[in-house]
Formats: sequence, structure tokens, C-alpha cells
Amino acid sequence: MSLLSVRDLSISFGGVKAVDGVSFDVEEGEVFTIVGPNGAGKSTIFNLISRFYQPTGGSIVFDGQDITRMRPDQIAPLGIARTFQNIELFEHSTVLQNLLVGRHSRRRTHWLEDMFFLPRVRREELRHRRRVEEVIDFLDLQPYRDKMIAGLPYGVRKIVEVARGLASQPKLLLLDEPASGLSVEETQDLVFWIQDMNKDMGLTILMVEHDMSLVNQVSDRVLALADGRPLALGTPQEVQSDPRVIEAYLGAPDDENEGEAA
Ligand SMILES: Nc1ncnc2c1ncn2[C@@H]1O[C@H](COP(=O)(O)OP(=O)(O)OP(=O)(O)O)[C@@H](O)[C@H]1O
Repeated sequence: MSLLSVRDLSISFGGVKAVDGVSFDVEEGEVFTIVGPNGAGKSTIFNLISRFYQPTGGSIVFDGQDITRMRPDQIAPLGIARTFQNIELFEHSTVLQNLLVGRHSRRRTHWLEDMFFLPRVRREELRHRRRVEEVIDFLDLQPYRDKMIAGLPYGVRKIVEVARGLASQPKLLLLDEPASGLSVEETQDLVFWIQDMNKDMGLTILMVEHDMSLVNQVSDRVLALADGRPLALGTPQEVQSDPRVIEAYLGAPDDENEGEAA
């Protein structure tokens, strides 16, 4: 059984079909990447899986459970975490505090227990702290642990977003354009983080990304979309050499010739 099964997923905004009958499976332990030109529907698929958007058709099954109609707050406790294209951290809190918030979905104590800080709450608190410290060490964030997000370089913030997702100990991590805005060196570091999270932590990763160098280095399989519809699915090499993908990215050869003639 696949960890995530997306079937015939569709959504329209006004008259525009942003996602139009998309199906794919993400297997446990793989890095699966969605690519496509701007406006292809990639982020919309993430927003459908995270349950921010309600699909007009199709289904999403995660770990054997139909999540198609679930609320967004019901998703994280099942084991799905995500990062956002435009970083969504608490600017005036520290890295540590942001990661502790990322543990929220894992809380098992009642608010009354929390209020009186009972032994079980103290044990829980320790458990959360330990996990967060592990993530800080894993992603080399120790120098920034007690720094406010607002004062951190962009590249570090991107990694803190990933760390916050990791802190919730997900089975599936959704990375929305993790390399956007990063330098070549930072992108290469990201390659190593993704490989380590996948291989060392056994994490399954679903990613949307434009940087084909990153995509090629980390992805087991790639789904190419255009205008909300699937174009090709396979290894990074298979997808990039698919004529339909080349056409969607570069335009039809006839268009190019017309351009040259003009
Ligand atoms: N909330 C919304 N309201 C109206 N239209 C939307 C909304 N979200 C997405 N769309 C439209 O859906 C289509 C797909 O957008 P989406 O952001 O998913 O593309 P994308 O592949 O992620 O693009 P990019 O690479 O630029 O992020 C676009 O035509 C977009 O304008």
C-alpha cells in the first residue's frame, strides 16, 4: 500500500481548472517531486493535501485513511508536515520556540493537566524538548537556537521551516519550493539535508521544486504537470527527456521557428 494515494484530484477557481484529474502514488521511503511551469497547479496540489483547499473531485488517501474531507488541523496528528513557499514562521520568536510550536500536534496532555503542570506534563515537556534539540543538532541549527527568526538570513529561515516540519516527527514531509531564494551553496547543503532526512530518518518526502539540479540529485520519481494536468511520470531522467515535458517548458518547435522567422 502506498503512503499517499491521490486519485483524479480536481479543483477549479472560477472558470480556471487549476488541477484537473491528477493521480499519483507516493511510496513509503521515496522522494517524490512535482515539477511544472508557473501556474501548473503544483502549490494547489499541496494546498489540497494539507486540506487548505476543498477539491471539486477526486480523493486523497494517506496511510490507509481517506483524508479528502478532513480539516487542516486533523492532518498533522496523522503524520503530515509541510513547509511553505513564503516562509511562515513566528518572526518574533526564537528558533527553539518555533520548533516547540511545531511539536504542538504531538501534545497528548489535557489543558487541565497543563495548567497544574502535573508530572505527566513535565515528562511530555521533556520529550518535546529532546526531540526539538535532536532536530536542531541534525540540521546544524545550534548557532541559531536562541536567535529571533526576524534577524536570521533567508537561507537559515528556510532550514528552520524544514526543522519545524521535522519536529512534529511526520511520516510524510511536504516541501514547497525549498530551494527558492537559496544560493548555489545553500542549495547544495539542502541536497544533503534532504538525502539525510530520507535515508537516515527514513522520511518520505513530497516536494515541489523548480531547481532541476536539486530535483535530479534527490528525487526517486518525478511528476511533471502543465495546466493542471499530468504530463509525465518517471525517474528525473525519463521525465526531462519526455517530448511533452520539453514542449511544455520550452514551447513547441514550431513556435520557436515562428519566433525566429519574425
Ligand atoms: N486561491 C486561488 N484563487 C484563484 N486562483 C488560484 C488560487 N490558487 C491558485 N490559483 C490558480 O490556479 C493555478 C495554479 O496555481 P498554482 O499556484 O498551484 O501553480 P504553481 O504550479 O504552484 O505555480 P508556481 O510555480 O508559480 O508557484 C493558477 O492559474 C493560479 O492562478
